[in-house]
Amino acid sequence: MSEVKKIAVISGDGIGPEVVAEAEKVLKRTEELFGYSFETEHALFGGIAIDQLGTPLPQNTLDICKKADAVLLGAVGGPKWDNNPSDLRPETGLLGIRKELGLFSNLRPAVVFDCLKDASTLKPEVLEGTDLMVVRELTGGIYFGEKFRRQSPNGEEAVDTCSYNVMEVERIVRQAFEIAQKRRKKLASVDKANVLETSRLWREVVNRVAADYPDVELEHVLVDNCAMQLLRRPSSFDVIVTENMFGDILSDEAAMLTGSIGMLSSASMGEGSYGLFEPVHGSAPDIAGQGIANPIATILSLALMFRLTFNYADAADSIEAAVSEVLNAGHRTSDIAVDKSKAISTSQMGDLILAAMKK
Ligand SMILES: NC(=O)C1=CN([C@@H]2O[C@H](COP(=O)(O)OP(=O)(O)OC[C@H]3O[C@@H](n4cnc5c(N)ncnc54)[C@H](O)[C@@H]3O)[C@@H](O)[C@H]2O)C=CC1
Ligand SMILES: CC(C)CC(=O)C(=O)O
Ligand SMILES: [Mg+2]
Repeated sequence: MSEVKKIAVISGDGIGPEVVAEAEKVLKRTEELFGYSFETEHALFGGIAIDQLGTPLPQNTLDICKKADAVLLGAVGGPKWDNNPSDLRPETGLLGIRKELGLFSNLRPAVVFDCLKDASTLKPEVLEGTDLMVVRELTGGIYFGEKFRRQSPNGEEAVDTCSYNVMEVERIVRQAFEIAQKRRKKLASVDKANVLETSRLWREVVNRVAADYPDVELEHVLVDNCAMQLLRRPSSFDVIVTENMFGDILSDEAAMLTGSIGMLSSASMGEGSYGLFEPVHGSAPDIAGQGIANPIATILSLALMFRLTFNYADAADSIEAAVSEVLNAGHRTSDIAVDKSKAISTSQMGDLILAAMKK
């Protein structure tokens, strides 16, 4: 019997509990198939924690996450809580948990499954071979900068500040170079260095660090151009490294190359193997409670956990192969279905994936 691994499970709000339930079924199947042992502990976070405990990020939740080897998260937020400004302050909510757990690096792979090319609005020949990884800085930049309101001669004024220091840029850029070395050895660093001082510092650091990775081909791309090139030549990208807000936006854009944001997994990492694994999407209040959300992003996030935290490549391979097999067989949740009348439910998709898993 292998060592018991502890996983903190945070279902969250909206479709969070629906998609996490499917990932937990896959976790159980992994134990049966591979003999690995997991101990899960559930914790409250987000809107549900505000309702039950009066705060989005209770200390007990943080303690459970810190005691665990990894965290599996669904999604948090929704219209009921989104106007509560304290939820979006860096010390609370999603930003707070990332900072508290030291997760400065958010890896967001976007892989186009051949059989899903029909679910994208782009032409199949443009999508051909698309397999990219957005490496997004996660605990700095404008989301974490000082924010305030003040009076101006033209009425109330709102201020968000963006700052980055060399250490924050260097650690994420080094990770991105190292990831590129293990992939197709191409790195696109995305910034807005023609305008922003933080981007000028970013570019200086990237150019200096690049000398340590001569085998990686580096290009600098301005973020507005990158948004366009992602749709024009997606397959030419391998690894994209960028700051927090640009990465947030570009990875949602990359989701549409894959057909749906319901397909995009992510890993939030620090220096070691500890990580928080969650789908890129949010709580999708528009479809919550209907049992129609796509659970693949969350299930693939679990596969990322197996690969990056536990080094269980066999289990990760098995999940990824099962997802391919199920999609190749034509099964679709409604977000990726061309014929919506044939779409299957969240739990049917989960059941098909675990049935397709092989040792
Ligand atoms: N990591 C997290 O927990 C995140 C939370 N949020 C929060 O989620 C709430 C909703 O945000 P939105 O801007 O609507 O973004 P969203 O990602 O929740 O939804 C955007 C669109 O994608 C669809 N969608 C998302 N996930 C899907 C899935 N698995 N299957 C099928 N369709 C899916 C939704 O139905 C919606 O039409 C907000 O409160 C926001 O703050 C947003 C992004 C990340
Ligand atoms: C609070 C936001 C930064 C969440 C989000 O959109 C994300 O991390 O993708
Ligand atoms: Mg986002």
